[in-house]
Amino acid sequence: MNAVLTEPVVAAADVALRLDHLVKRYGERAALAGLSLTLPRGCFVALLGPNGAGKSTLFQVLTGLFVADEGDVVVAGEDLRRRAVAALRHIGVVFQQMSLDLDLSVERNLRFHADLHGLPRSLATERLHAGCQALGIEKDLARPVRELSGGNRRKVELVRALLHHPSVLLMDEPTVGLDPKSRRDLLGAIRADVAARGSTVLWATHLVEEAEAADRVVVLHRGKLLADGTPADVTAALGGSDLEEAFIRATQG
Ligand SMILES: Nc1ncnc2c1ncn2[C@@H]1O[C@H](COP(=O)(O)OP(=O)(O)OP(=O)(O)O)[C@@H](O)[C@H]1O
Repeated sequence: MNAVLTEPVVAAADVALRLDHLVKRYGERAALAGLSLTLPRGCFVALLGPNGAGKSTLFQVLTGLFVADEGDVVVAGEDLRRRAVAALRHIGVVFQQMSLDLDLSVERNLRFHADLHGLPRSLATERLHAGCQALGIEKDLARPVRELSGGNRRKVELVRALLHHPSVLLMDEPTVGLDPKSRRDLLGAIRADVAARGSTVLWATHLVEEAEAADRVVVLHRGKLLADGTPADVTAALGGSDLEEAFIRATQG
């Protein structure tokens, strides 16, 4: 089946992320099998895929942890293969596994990241306070991360991912284990960033209800693009009464 819809033409300056025939193999197995995708600026995109579809592998390539075997990635005009440092500056990420230092305070965790990105101290102070305030965790700035709930740790990770104002924000199943209020807070903060800065969010999930809230849904299956469009477009292209049925039919059949 090939339900990929015709992609709209996007002017180069308006492209946040472009993947061109990306291949990543583990031995004989291709976790990414020739993936091409263009995402414009200011877009909330759900990357929907079943277990093993290649979502985490894609994020590992996009964050420079792995180098793709074939193909190209361009982030905000910078080629990841040829200008890795410049390209990675435009990426923010919240990984599936928590990656904060539990023994350091929230503020120290955030400042460490700001220093890595060379943010002036006053600008870092301004952004980390504004970010924590927007997510209701400013009162926790001096506490060790270990004392925070899972939901608040996630919020700290989001503030950290946005500190350097990335063009592309990668979220790898960020709501796993969160209660509905924390999930809503996280989604609200990300939506606000897309609206305020024109960032582009690639939100990996296998929860169809999260994908339904996105501007655009990209369905990944066995390392390939299966469908791409609005939730309604993807449902129609894959065939089914709703997105969940269409997704299950296309990927588990
Ligand atoms: N380090 C590795 N060595 C060998 N195979 C791997 C490795 N990491 C992933 N794979 C394989 O690559 C494919 C894609 O895996 P990946 O973790 O990227 O999928 P995913 O969509 O993130 O899955 P999930 O939703 O379960 O997290 C799977 O077949 C997986 O078994």
